[in-house]
Amino acid sequence: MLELRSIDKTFNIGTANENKLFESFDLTLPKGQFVSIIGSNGSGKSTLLNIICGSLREDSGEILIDGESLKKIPEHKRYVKMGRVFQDPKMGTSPKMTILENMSMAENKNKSWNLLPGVNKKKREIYRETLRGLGLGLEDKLDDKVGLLSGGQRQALALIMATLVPIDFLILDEHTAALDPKTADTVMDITNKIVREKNLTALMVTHNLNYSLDYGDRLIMMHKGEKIMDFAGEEKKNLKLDSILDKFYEISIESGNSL
Ligand SMILES: Nc1ncnc2c1ncn2[C@@H]1O[C@H](COP(=O)(O)OP(=O)(O)OP(=O)(O)O)[C@@H](O)[C@H]1O
Repeated sequence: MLELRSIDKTFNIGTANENKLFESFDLTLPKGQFVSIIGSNGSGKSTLLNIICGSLREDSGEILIDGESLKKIPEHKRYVKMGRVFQDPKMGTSPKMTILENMSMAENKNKSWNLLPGVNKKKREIYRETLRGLGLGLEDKLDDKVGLLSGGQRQALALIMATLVPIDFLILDEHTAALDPKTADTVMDITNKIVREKNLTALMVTHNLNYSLDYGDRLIMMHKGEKIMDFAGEEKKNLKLDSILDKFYEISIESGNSL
């Protein structure tokens, strides 16, 4: 279980640009829950993910995993249990290395470089099988440089790489936003399959309202650092686009964005 208790975060404290984003922000994610987060621009979605991963520090409050505080755990150590996929497909993979080398690197992310094992034939077959499951033909490109892949292929590989070691949490930061609609749908299906098969606790920030409805078991809408909608279980299942669209439209206008 992941818990955020009473998180405060203010940017640019003491300046003319002071921006109090989170005040006593609470969030509890039970194990295996797949949560979609939508919201207005600047509502704090990315900041929330950054605080959980440790790339940004909260001013006060506590983050706990299974009751243990992450206060003293730096970002790189949090990634032992967490995988993260970013909006830019280039972020999660290394373009000059082959698919095989990228996967091997991902699988050994918690080991030091001088202890890395070579990729033997058996491992190659395991990687090939894992890639076959994506249905993108990547299993025949193991020795191709990742820089040659399309954005969608690269994002699917980033997902595989983020979940190659046994993690508990998957953090998805608008990971389909840079893809064309058809490829985004494919990557979403792959995401769902991985989250469910591995029983991951997943937090997905998305600007795609349909994805927030079609996938996951909880939907949170954020505005100005607060959860203004939070539906789970049957309530979430029965949600219709119309019932979130009006609210989304209202907060988007309030934040100065058009839809
Ligand atoms: N490192 C930072 N320094 C100063 N202000 C920041 C920083 N990171 C975020 N902010 C501010 O915090 C607020 C929330 O930003 P955040 O990126 O979390 O919003 P978001 O909901 O992810 O927005 P979007 O949908 O546009 O990506 C914004 O006002 C932003 O300017």
